[in-house]
Amino acid sequence: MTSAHKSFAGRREPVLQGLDLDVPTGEFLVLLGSSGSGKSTLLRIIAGLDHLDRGEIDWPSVDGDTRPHTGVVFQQPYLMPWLTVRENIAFGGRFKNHRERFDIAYADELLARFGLSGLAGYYPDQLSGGQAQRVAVIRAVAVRPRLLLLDEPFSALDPATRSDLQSWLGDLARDLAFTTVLVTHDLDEALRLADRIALFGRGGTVRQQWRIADVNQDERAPLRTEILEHYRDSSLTPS
Ligand SMILES: Nc1ncnc2c1ncn2[C@@H]1O[C@H](COP(=O)(O)OP(=O)(O)OP(=O)(O)O)[C@@H](O)[C@H]1O
Repeated sequence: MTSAHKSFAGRREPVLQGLDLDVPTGEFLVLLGSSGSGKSTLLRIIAGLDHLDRGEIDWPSVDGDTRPHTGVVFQQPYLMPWLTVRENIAFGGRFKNHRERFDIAYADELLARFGLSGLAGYYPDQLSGGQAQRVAVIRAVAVRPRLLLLDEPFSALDPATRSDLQSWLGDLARDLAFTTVLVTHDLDEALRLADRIALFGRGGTVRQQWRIADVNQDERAPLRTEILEHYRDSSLTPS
Protein backbone atom coordinates (compact mmCIF):
# COMPACT_ATOMS: atom_id res chain seq x y z
CA MET A 1 0.00 0.00 0.00
CA THR A 2 1.51 3.33 -1.02
CA SER A 3 0.62 6.92 -0.12
CA ALA A 4 -2.76 5.92 1.27
CA HIS A 5 -5.05 8.81 2.17
CA LYS A 6 -8.49 8.59 3.70
CA SER A 7 -10.75 11.25 5.20
CA PHE A 8 -14.30 11.13 6.50
CA ALA A 9 -16.80 13.94 6.10
CA GLY A 10 -17.14 15.97 9.29
CA ARG A 11 -13.64 15.13 10.58
CA ARG A 12 -10.99 17.84 10.58
CA GLU A 13 -8.02 15.49 10.35
CA PRO A 14 -7.63 12.76 7.74
CA VAL A 15 -7.67 9.24 9.18
CA LEU A 16 -4.85 8.03 6.92
CA GLN A 17 -2.21 10.50 5.75
CA GLY A 18 0.20 9.06 3.22
CA LEU A 19 0.46 5.61 4.74
CA ASP A 20 2.98 3.18 3.21
CA LEU A 21 2.83 -0.43 4.31
CA ASP A 22 4.03 -3.77 2.90
CA VAL A 23 2.58 -7.14 3.80
CA PRO A 24 4.91 -9.85 2.49
CA THR A 25 3.26 -13.14 1.54
CA GLY A 26 3.10 -15.56 4.44
CA GLU A 27 3.81 -12.94 7.09
CA PHE A 28 1.80 -12.41 10.29
CA LEU A 29 1.65 -8.62 10.59
CA VAL A 30 0.20 -6.99 13.69
CA LEU A 31 -1.05 -3.39 13.54
CA LEU A 32 -0.68 -1.96 17.01
CA GLY A 33 -1.95 1.44 18.07
CA SER A 34 -4.38 3.36 20.20
CA SER A 35 -8.03 4.02 19.56
CA GLY A 36 -8.69 6.28 16.62
CA SER A 37 -5.31 5.84 14.91
CA GLY A 38 -6.96 4.41 11.79
CA LYS A 39 -6.19 0.68 12.10
CA SER A 40 -9.75 -0.54 11.53
CA THR A 41 -10.22 1.89 8.67
CA LEU A 42 -7.13 0.47 7.01
CA LEU A 43 -8.32 -3.10 7.53
CA ARG A 44 -11.74 -2.26 6.06
CA ILE A 45 -10.08 -0.73 3.01
CA ILE A 46 -7.87 -3.79 2.48
CA ALA A 47 -11.00 -5.97 2.82
CA GLY A 48 -12.76 -3.94 0.12
CA LEU A 49 -15.41 -2.65 2.57
CA ASP A 50 -14.29 0.97 2.06
CA HIS A 51 -12.04 2.79 -0.38
CA LEU A 52 -9.02 5.09 -0.37
CA ASP A 53 -9.38 8.74 -1.38
CA ARG A 54 -5.85 8.66 -2.80
CA GLY A 55 -3.04 6.16 -2.94
CA GLU A 56 -2.97 2.54 -4.01
CA ILE A 57 -3.01 -1.01 -2.86
CA ASP A 58 -0.53 -2.92 -5.02
CA TRP A 59 -1.67 -6.51 -4.92
CA PRO A 60 0.80 -9.06 -6.24
CA SER A 61 -0.91 -10.77 -9.16
CA VAL A 62 -1.35 -14.51 -8.57
CA ASP A 63 -3.03 -16.63 -11.28
CA GLY A 64 -4.25 -13.42 -12.92
CA ASP A 65 -6.07 -12.52 -9.69
CA THR A 66 -5.40 -8.81 -9.12
CA ARG A 67 -7.91 -8.20 -6.28
CA PRO A 68 -7.58 -11.27 -4.11
CA HIS A 69 -10.20 -12.60 -1.73
CA THR A 70 -9.83 -11.69 1.88
CA GLY A 71 -11.30 -13.37 4.95
CA VAL A 72 -12.33 -10.98 7.72
CA VAL A 73 -12.97 -11.58 11.42
CA PHE A 74 -14.34 -8.79 13.61
CA GLN A 75 -14.58 -8.27 17.36
CA GLN A 76 -17.96 -10.05 17.32
CA PRO A 77 -18.35 -13.38 15.52
CA TYR A 78 -21.49 -12.38 13.57
CA LEU A 79 -22.62 -15.98 13.13
CA MET A 80 -26.10 -16.52 11.73
CA PRO A 81 -28.20 -17.74 14.66
CA TRP A 82 -30.53 -19.92 12.57
CA LEU A 83 -27.65 -21.96 11.10
CA THR A 84 -25.49 -24.60 12.75
CA VAL A 85 -21.73 -24.16 12.99
CA ARG A 86 -21.18 -26.30 9.91
CA GLU A 87 -23.90 -24.40 7.99
CA ASN A 88 -22.43 -21.05 9.06
CA ILE A 89 -19.08 -22.10 7.64
CA ALA A 90 -20.66 -23.52 4.47
CA PHE A 91 -22.61 -20.27 3.98
CA GLY A 92 -19.52 -18.57 2.49
CA GLY A 93 -19.71 -21.01 -0.41
CA ARG A 94 -23.09 -19.59 -1.48
CA PHE A 95 -21.55 -16.33 -2.65
CA LYS A 96 -20.58 -16.07 -6.28
CA ASN A 97 -17.11 -14.72 -5.59
CA HIS A 98 -16.40 -17.46 -3.06
CA ARG A 99 -18.04 -20.43 -4.75
CA GLU A 100 -15.04 -21.56 -6.75
CA ARG A 101 -12.85 -21.58 -3.69
CA PHE A 102 -15.29 -23.11 -1.26
CA ASP A 103 -15.08 -26.80 -0.65
CA ILE A 104 -17.26 -28.43 1.99
CA ALA A 105 -14.69 -31.18 2.51
CA TYR A 106 -12.09 -28.51 3.24
CA ALA A 107 -14.44 -26.83 5.73
CA ASP A 108 -14.90 -30.18 7.50
CA GLU A 109 -11.16 -30.77 7.42
CA LEU A 110 -10.55 -27.38 9.03
CA LEU A 111 -13.09 -28.10 11.76
CA ALA A 112 -11.33 -31.38 12.51
CA ARG A 113 -7.79 -30.05 12.16
CA PHE A 114 -8.40 -27.17 14.56
CA GLY A 115 -10.37 -29.12 17.17
CA LEU A 116 -13.93 -28.02 16.38
CA SER A 117 -15.57 -31.13 14.88
CA GLY A 118 -17.57 -31.65 18.07
CA LEU A 119 -19.27 -28.27 17.55
CA ALA A 120 -20.38 -28.85 13.95
CA GLY A 121 -24.06 -29.43 14.82
CA TYR A 122 -24.30 -26.70 17.47
CA TYR A 123 -26.20 -23.45 16.97
CA PRO A 124 -24.42 -20.16 17.80
CA ASP A 125 -26.41 -19.63 21.01
CA GLN A 126 -25.00 -22.93 22.30
CA LEU A 127 -21.40 -21.71 21.92
CA SER A 128 -19.20 -19.83 24.38
CA GLY A 129 -17.70 -16.52 23.21
CA GLY A 130 -14.37 -18.21 22.56
CA GLN A 131 -15.92 -21.09 20.61
CA ALA A 132 -17.95 -18.64 18.50
CA GLN A 133 -14.80 -16.67 17.61
CA ARG A 134 -13.01 -19.89 16.62
CA VAL A 135 -15.91 -20.69 14.31
CA ALA A 136 -15.75 -17.15 12.86
CA VAL A 137 -12.05 -17.68 12.11
CA ILE A 138 -12.71 -21.05 10.41
CA ARG A 139 -15.53 -19.47 8.38
CA ALA A 140 -13.13 -16.76 7.18
CA VAL A 141 -10.45 -19.31 6.33
CA ALA A 142 -12.75 -21.80 4.59
CA VAL A 143 -13.03 -19.66 1.43
CA ARG A 144 -9.24 -19.91 1.02
CA PRO A 145 -8.53 -16.18 1.19
CA ARG A 146 -5.13 -14.90 0.10
CA LEU A 147 -5.21 -12.61 3.12
CA LEU A 148 -6.75 -13.17 6.55
CA LEU A 149 -7.79 -9.92 8.30
CA LEU A 150 -8.58 -9.85 12.01
CA ASP A 151 -9.89 -6.74 13.76
CA GLU A 152 -9.47 -7.13 17.52
CA PRO A 153 -10.99 -10.61 17.36
CA PHE A 154 -10.30 -11.45 21.01
CA SER A 155 -10.96 -8.15 22.75
CA ALA A 156 -14.41 -9.19 24.02
CA LEU A 157 -13.08 -12.39 25.65
CA ASP A 158 -11.92 -13.06 29.20
CA PRO A 159 -8.11 -13.22 29.69
CA ALA A 160 -7.87 -17.04 29.92
CA THR A 161 -10.01 -17.62 26.82
CA ARG A 162 -8.14 -14.87 25.05
CA SER A 163 -4.81 -16.51 25.78
CA ASP A 164 -6.11 -19.90 24.53
CA LEU A 165 -7.35 -18.31 21.33
CA GLN A 166 -4.09 -16.49 20.72
CA SER A 167 -2.22 -19.75 20.88
CA TRP A 168 -4.85 -21.49 18.70
CA LEU A 169 -4.73 -18.71 16.09
CA GLY A 170 -0.92 -18.72 16.02
CA ASP A 171 -0.94 -22.48 15.32
CA LEU A 172 -3.63 -22.08 12.65
CA ALA A 173 -1.85 -19.26 10.81
CA ARG A 174 1.46 -21.15 10.86
CA ASP A 175 -0.15 -24.44 9.85
CA LEU A 176 -2.03 -22.89 6.91
CA ALA A 177 0.86 -20.52 6.07
CA PHE A 178 -1.60 -17.65 5.77
CA THR A 179 -0.71 -14.04 5.21
CA THR A 180 -2.41 -12.45 8.19
CA VAL A 181 -3.04 -8.90 9.40
CA LEU A 182 -4.23 -8.54 12.99
CA VAL A 183 -5.35 -5.27 14.59
CA THR A 184 -4.95 -5.00 18.36
CA HIS A 185 -4.29 -2.58 21.25
CA ASP A 186 -2.64 -5.35 23.22
CA LEU A 187 1.16 -5.29 23.10
CA ASP A 188 1.53 -8.77 24.60
CA GLU A 189 -0.89 -10.22 22.05
CA ALA A 190 1.17 -8.53 19.33
CA LEU A 191 4.45 -9.90 20.68
CA ARG A 192 2.99 -13.38 20.96
CA LEU A 193 1.65 -13.60 17.42
CA ALA A 194 3.55 -11.22 15.16
CA ASP A 195 6.31 -11.83 12.68
CA ARG A 196 6.33 -8.04 12.47
CA ILE A 197 4.68 -5.26 14.46
CA ALA A 198 3.74 -1.94 12.85
CA LEU A 199 3.00 0.79 15.40
CA PHE A 200 0.37 3.26 14.23
CA GLY A 201 0.49 6.88 15.27
CA ARG A 202 -2.27 9.40 15.23
CA GLY A 203 -3.18 10.50 11.74
CA GLY A 204 -2.80 7.03 10.27
CA THR A 205 0.92 6.80 9.79
CA VAL A 206 3.19 3.92 10.68
CA ARG A 207 5.58 5.35 13.27
CA GLN A 208 7.86 2.36 13.61
CA GLN A 209 8.09 -1.32 12.72
CA TRP A 210 9.81 -4.21 14.47
CA ARG A 211 10.63 -7.63 13.09
CA ILE A 212 9.65 -10.04 15.86
CA ALA A 213 10.03 -13.42 14.15
CA ASP A 214 13.82 -13.64 14.67
CA VAL A 215 13.88 -12.29 18.23
CA ASN A 216 14.91 -14.90 20.78
CA GLN A 217 13.39 -15.28 24.25
CA ASP A 218 16.16 -13.30 26.01
CA GLU A 219 15.60 -10.30 23.75
CA ARG A 220 11.82 -10.24 24.20
CA ALA A 221 11.66 -8.31 27.49
CA PRO A 222 13.94 -5.45 26.33
CA LEU A 223 12.07 -5.33 23.03
CA ARG A 224 8.76 -5.08 24.88
CA THR A 225 10.13 -2.14 26.87
CA GLU A 226 11.36 -0.46 23.70
CA ILE A 227 8.01 -0.83 21.93
CA LEU A 228 6.16 0.39 25.02
CA GLU A 229 8.33 3.52 25.09
CA HIS A 230 7.50 4.25 21.46
CA TYR A 231 3.85 3.66 22.28
CA ARG A 232 4.09 6.27 25.05
CA ASP A 233 6.16 8.69 22.98
CA SER A 234 3.41 8.84 20.43
CA SER A 235 0.96 9.57 23.27
CA LEU A 236 -0.53 6.17 22.77
CA THR A 237 -1.28 3.98 25.71
CA PRO A 238 -1.72 0.26 25.25
CA SER A 239 -4.66 -1.32 27.02
N1 LIG B 1 -17.49 5.96 8.67
C1 LIG B 1 -16.87 6.90 9.40
N2 LIG B 1 -17.30 8.18 9.40
C2 LIG B 1 -16.67 9.14 10.10
N3 LIG B 1 -15.60 8.91 10.89
C3 LIG B 1 -15.13 7.65 10.95
C4 LIG B 1 -15.74 6.58 10.21
N4 LIG B 1 -15.04 5.43 10.46
C5 LIG B 1 -14.06 5.78 11.31
N5 LIG B 1 -14.12 7.11 11.61
C6 LIG B 1 -13.19 7.83 12.47
O1 LIG B 1 -11.88 7.62 12.02
C7 LIG B 1 -10.99 7.51 13.11
C8 LIG B 1 -10.21 6.21 13.00
O2 LIG B 1 -11.11 5.15 13.28
P1 LIG B 1 -10.63 3.63 13.28
O3 LIG B 1 -11.78 2.83 13.73
O4 LIG B 1 -10.00 3.30 11.99
O5 LIG B 1 -9.48 3.68 14.40
P2 LIG B 1 -8.84 2.46 15.17
O6 LIG B 1 -7.39 2.77 15.25
O7 LIG B 1 -9.20 1.16 14.56
O8 LIG B 1 -9.53 2.62 16.58
P3 LIG B 1 -10.07 1.46 17.57
O9 LIG B 1 -8.83 0.80 18.06
O10 LIG B 1 -10.81 2.21 18.62
O11 LIG B 1 -10.95 0.54 16.75
C9 LIG B 1 -11.82 7.62 14.37
O12 LIG B 1 -11.72 8.92 14.88
C10 LIG B 1 -13.23 7.33 13.90
O13 LIG B 1 -14.16 8.03 14.67
